[in-house]
Amino acid sequence: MLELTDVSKHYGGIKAVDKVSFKVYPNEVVGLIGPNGSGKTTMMDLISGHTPLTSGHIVFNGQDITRHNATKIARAGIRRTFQTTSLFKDCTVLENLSIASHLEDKRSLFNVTTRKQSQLNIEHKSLELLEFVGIDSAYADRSVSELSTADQRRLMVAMAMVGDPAFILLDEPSAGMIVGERDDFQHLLLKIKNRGISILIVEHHMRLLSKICDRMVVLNFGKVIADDKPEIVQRDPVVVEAYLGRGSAAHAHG
Ligand SMILES: Nc1ncnc2c1ncn2[C@@H]1O[C@H](COP(=O)(O)OP(=O)(O)OP(=O)(O)O)[C@@H](O)[C@H]1O
Repeated sequence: MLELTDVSKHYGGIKAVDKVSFKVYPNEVVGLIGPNGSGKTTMMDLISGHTPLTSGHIVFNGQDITRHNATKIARAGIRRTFQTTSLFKDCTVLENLSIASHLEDKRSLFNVTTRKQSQLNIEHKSLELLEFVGIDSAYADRSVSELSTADQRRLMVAMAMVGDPAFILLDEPSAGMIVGERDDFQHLLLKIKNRGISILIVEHHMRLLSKICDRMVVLNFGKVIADDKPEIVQRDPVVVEAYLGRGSAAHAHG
């Protein structure tokens, strides 16, 4: 489904991502892990088209998307979450979803005859999405700033799901959640997988990852040092050494 071949990103002399190759198969959940500064965020930016590659190739569903910009990649069916700071905090929950929907379907913004119908459809779909991600519909017309951190994270996921993507990239989606919230969130991620959506997730919480991932790809200094099932990766001496060597154990955030 997604195939990366020798993908590199250099910033001057820094090889943030260095000849990375891996695949994500349909309906797979893959964790992208590694110590701080190992290239995870850069990798997400490259796949989603927010940063151009220095070299290499990315193919999605048979289509070469290497030189596509972020909008074109989103249209091809790859969406991502950002940090919660990218939410419009003074707007309502529904308004945030509506903005994401209008960006998805620009015709609904500019074509007056379809705008009204589109708005109704968007509202209907947005309410469905809210229910799917587990945000109480009572919050639909409340300001985003009234949501808990966990619900803001769920809203980010809902926004990434607008337009029924085939693939979503999640960047530290459980950051700021407490243990019980993280367990509930884990169920949401499995529900997304059960919808047939593939997921590439950057996340520090190993316990969450090992419960939801089919596979983990480990980066260190921009290179892939392991690509295997979670239970194998977590016992891999090269992986353990990479984390310990940078002073943050792989199990530190369990
Ligand atoms: N815009 C940039 N300009 C210069 N160097 C950059 C830039 N973006 C990232 N880097 C460097 O590339 C390397 C990889 O950074 P990146 O943020 O992708 O790592 P990460 O694994 O996501 O780290 P963290 O876990 O701390 O978020 C780091 O050495 C970083 O300093």
